[in-house]
Amino acid sequence: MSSKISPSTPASPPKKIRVGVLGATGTVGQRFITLLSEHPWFVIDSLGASERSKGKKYKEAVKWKQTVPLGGLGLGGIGVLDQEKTSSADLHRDDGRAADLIVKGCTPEEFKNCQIVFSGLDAEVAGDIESAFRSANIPLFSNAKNYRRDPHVPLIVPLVNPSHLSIIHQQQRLHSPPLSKGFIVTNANCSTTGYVIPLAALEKAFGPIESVLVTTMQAISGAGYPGVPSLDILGNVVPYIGGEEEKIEWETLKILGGITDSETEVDSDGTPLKAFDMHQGNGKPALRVSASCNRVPVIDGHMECVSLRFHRRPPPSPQHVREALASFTPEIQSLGCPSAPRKAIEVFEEPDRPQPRLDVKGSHNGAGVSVGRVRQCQVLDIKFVVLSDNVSIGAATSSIINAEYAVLKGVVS
Ligand SMILES: NC(=O)C1=CN([C@@H]2O[C@H](COP(=O)(O)OP(=O)(O)OC[C@H]3O[C@@H](n4cnc5c(N)ncnc54)[C@H](OP(=O)(O)O)[C@@H]3O)[C@@H](O)[C@H]2O)C=CC1
Ligand SMILES: N[C@@H](CC(=O)OP(=O)(O)O)C(=O)O
Repeated sequence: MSSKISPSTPASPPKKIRVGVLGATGTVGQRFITLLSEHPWFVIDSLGASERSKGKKYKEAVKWKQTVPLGGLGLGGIGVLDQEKTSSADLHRDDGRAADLIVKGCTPEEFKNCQIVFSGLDAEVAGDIESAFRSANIPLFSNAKNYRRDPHVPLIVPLVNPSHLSIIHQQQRLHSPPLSKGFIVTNANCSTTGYVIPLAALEKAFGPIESVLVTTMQAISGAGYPGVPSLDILGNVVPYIGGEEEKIEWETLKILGGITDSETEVDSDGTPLKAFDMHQGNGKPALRVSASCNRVPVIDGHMECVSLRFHRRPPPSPQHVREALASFTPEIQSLGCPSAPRKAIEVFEEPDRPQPRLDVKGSHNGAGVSVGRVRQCQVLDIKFVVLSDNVSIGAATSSIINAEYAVLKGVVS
């Protein structure tokens, strides 16, 4: 894989960086606020949402559903930038917090002080808004599905494929007019994110995986707020989430694949453009994925039952798989991204763990995943269950780590 972003680039401590959040009042937006309020580098400058919220104080616009009280945010960390002060010299520990910021609309002009913008926008509106931010040369890290399939936009699960960030140089060059700073980076679907982390660990240890069957049990918070009607989900399981199975099946290939020279697209000077190989490069077997998605009456935490077959024969034993999962160390940890989990994959030995209510935060504060029940599969090779916090590593935490990685790689300044 070619990359202008060297994996060996040393981390250097960044200065404070002004950030904005689009969709700040939503489920993902609220998690952004919670995490950013304690962030060592990022300082919240601007919050945006719909016309319903615009012009109100954040605390009046939002239906706050986080377990940390809104009024208590930022007290342990750097806090929020005072809206009246705009020069970088004024960045300081907060004396007015996110709760009191006035919610803005979602135009680049209203976020012009931000060096990075995070998006937790509804996919119905994310497309045009996010591309306007890119065109205005504002780096944008999105949770929405709109640009995940774009051939020049990286789809990054930070514990798996942060090096895909290298494609943004091409994204900037091909934009009309070419961009000096703006780009879009997307995260994956929350169910994709949860289960590709153990898949990546296993491919790293044992080589390519050939086929995967995944059955999800997805939390209600995955559908945003107010989400699934209580009469549909209480005491029930809904065996359908529109578009979800297709997203998991397709996104997995882009994330676990590499970047190669395109066979069809060339630059203006005739050199091949870079393209995602969809897990088919370098003699890898094509990976086949079949997903079945269910909504279950759980508030937070997507559980996924995974069965897989390795390319190599004989396959690794369940004990070797457990060891490979437990020792998986993603690049974001060694690079020093502050929001990287201390442990990427927590492996449970107890036969009835992990469970959403007990383990959704794990020992990794929702920034890693928990795996249990690793055992032999009589049809494929190995099966296990994985639990991930769909709003943290499945959404806001992934975006934040992606941005930290971009800062450490010198792509955002
Ligand atoms: N929830 C999850 O676990 C995950 C969600 N995602 C994706 O993240 C994104 C956000 O999801 P989630 O937080 O759950 O959704 P919510 O429905 O909870 O929040 C949506 C946000 O978008 C804002 N919004 C809606 N319409 C407009 C508009 N016309 N202009 C500007 N802002 C608007 C809302 O503002 P207002 O309050 O003013 O209406 C709100 O802040 C979606 O794209 C979703 O698919 C991805 C992974 C996981
Ligand atoms: N559809 C997911 C959450 C989500 O919004 O996914 P996406 O960003 O891929 O549309 C869920 O319901 O749990």
